[in-house]
Amino acid sequence: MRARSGLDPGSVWAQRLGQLERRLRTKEERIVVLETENAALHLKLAEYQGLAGRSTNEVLQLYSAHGQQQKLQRRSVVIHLHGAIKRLKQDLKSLRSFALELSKDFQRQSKTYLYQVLTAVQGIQLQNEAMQRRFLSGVEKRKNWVRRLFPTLPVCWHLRAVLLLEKVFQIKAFDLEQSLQEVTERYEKEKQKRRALHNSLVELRGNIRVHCRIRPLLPFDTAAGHSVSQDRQRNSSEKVAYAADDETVLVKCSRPGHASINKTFQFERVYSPSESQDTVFADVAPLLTSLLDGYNVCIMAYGQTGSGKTYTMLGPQLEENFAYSTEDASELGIIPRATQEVFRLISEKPPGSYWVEVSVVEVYNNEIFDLLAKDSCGKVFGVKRDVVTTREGKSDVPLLTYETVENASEFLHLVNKGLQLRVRHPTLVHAHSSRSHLVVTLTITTVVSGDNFGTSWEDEQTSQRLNKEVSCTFPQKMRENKSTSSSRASSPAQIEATEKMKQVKTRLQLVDLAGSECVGMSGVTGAALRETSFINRSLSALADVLGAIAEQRSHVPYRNSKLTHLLQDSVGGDAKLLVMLCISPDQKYLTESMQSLGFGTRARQVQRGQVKKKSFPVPSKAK
Ligand SMILES: Nc1ncnc2c1ncn2[C@@H]1O[C@H](COP(=O)(O)OP(=O)(O)OP(=O)(O)O)[C@@H](O)[C@H]1O
Repeated sequence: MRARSGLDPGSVWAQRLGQLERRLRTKEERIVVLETENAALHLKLAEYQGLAGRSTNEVLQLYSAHGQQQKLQRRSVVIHLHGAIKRLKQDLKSLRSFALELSKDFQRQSKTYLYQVLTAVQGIQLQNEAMQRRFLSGVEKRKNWVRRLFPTLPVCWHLRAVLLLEKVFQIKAFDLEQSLQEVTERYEKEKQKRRALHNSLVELRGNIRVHCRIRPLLPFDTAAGHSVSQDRQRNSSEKVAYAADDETVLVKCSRPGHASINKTFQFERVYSPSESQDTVFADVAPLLTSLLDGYNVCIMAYGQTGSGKTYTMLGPQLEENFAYSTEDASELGIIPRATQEVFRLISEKPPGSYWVEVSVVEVYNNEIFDLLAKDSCGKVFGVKRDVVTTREGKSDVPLLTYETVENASEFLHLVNKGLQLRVRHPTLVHAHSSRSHLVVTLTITTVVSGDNFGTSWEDEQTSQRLNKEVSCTFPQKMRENKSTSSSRASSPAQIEATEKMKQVKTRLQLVDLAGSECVGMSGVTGAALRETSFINRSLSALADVLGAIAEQRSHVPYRNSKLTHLLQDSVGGDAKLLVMLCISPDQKYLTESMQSLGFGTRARQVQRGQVKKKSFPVPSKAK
């Protein structure tokens, strides 16, 4: 090999080895450099990891600080809200006590005023009497005096001088009479102011208004056979209940062998026997304005059998068919008058925006009967229905007949037809005693288009525009379709209408309760006795419901009777409720009258909270 290349193989290998050693050294150096770089990178990595760790901690700290801050903020908001609620409650409490104080103050003041006025009136009357006495004796004295002073004066001049003095006294008497009139006027004004304040207090508290009507003594009070109870039997009637003034009933309670005690009961209004149906209705009419303003209203007559409930609610009955007489308009009761008034008020509104439906129901022996339901021939006959509670917690009578009426006479015609089916039965107390509770309901639907809901509807121009819209879009068939039922909400006409319009329904319930009665007095037996027991039970269920509301119990036993279940919404605070207590003035019915007066007094104490107004749709202005 050396011979061919001329090189020593040992030196070639040495060279090769040297080369490899150099390359190895270079590599080793490179490794050292890379290791150094690696170490430096490791250091940097550790540094960044440290930094990242610190940042995470910081972030966590920040998170927890933020959470705490949020918690603190929430807590402070909650504390703030709690404080605000507490303050509001306190404000409400003080407002209530202020209102109570105000009413007490007002009652005190009115009592003082009343006392002052009465003393003034009495004083003036006494003065008048004394003056008259003095005047008469004075005339004589003056005549003598004139005679003595002017003995020479002719006798005809004596009289002239006396007449002159008389004139002076007449002027004085006239002055006194005028001041009496002024005082009386002031008293009347104060009374009106007090009544207005009392009414607003009643509104605020949601109190039940109670009016009491004392009927006159009637021939049947003394008629033989009308009093059967041995100890109560009297040949002549004796009046024991009086209207002391227009807010006070005075009852003379006497028992044989005991001194008589006078008891007084205060109500929002007390009617004496001489007060007419006109006067009674005049006090009820403002509630009907509320009805069209969006409040539900319920007027209910309560009292002993024969005390004048049906007379007050409907008017005098016709003997032959139990309908009520419409011949003498001045004798009409609250139900026909209220309907006339509702239609009068509606006639002042834009035409077509309201419509009225009627239902007539009687609660007899704890069963509900639809008095407007018709058979296949179109004849009305009472069909049994049931009362249920809807998902919203309201009471409803499924399949109940509602008839659309367009004027008061249509309504009267319908109600009279229904009334002929009402159960009556002669008792010893009352020859045409109603044996069922009658509930006449007027549902008023207000139709307005637009999306905005407000609380009033007064803008005349928009009302007129609305009127056009309503008459264009409100299907005629809806009004032509006279007979409907509570399931009518799904009728195609209604669906079509509700898409374009809003409807608000308000309800006027007019209730003629069956009379509470003492079995001994009414002398009922058999089926009539069963009726009496149902009547008395349902009336005591009504008293229980009022008691539960008054005591603000969590459970109100509406379902204990069909009557209370049916009237649940009105009695429970959904409506302005007026109880018209009817009482007989006769001694014979003293126990029953006292029971009714007690019921009225308890009803007055019920505070149901302010009655809510249904919000009326207000048309949107810009379209
Ligand atoms: N204020 C009044 N003026 C004149 N008559 C009256 C008055 N109140 C009632 N009456 C008469 O008294 C009688 C009994 O009245 P009404 O039928 O209204 O009693 P009621 O309370 O409805 O009795 P019931 O509960 O038994 O049906 C009737 O003949 C009625 O005309």
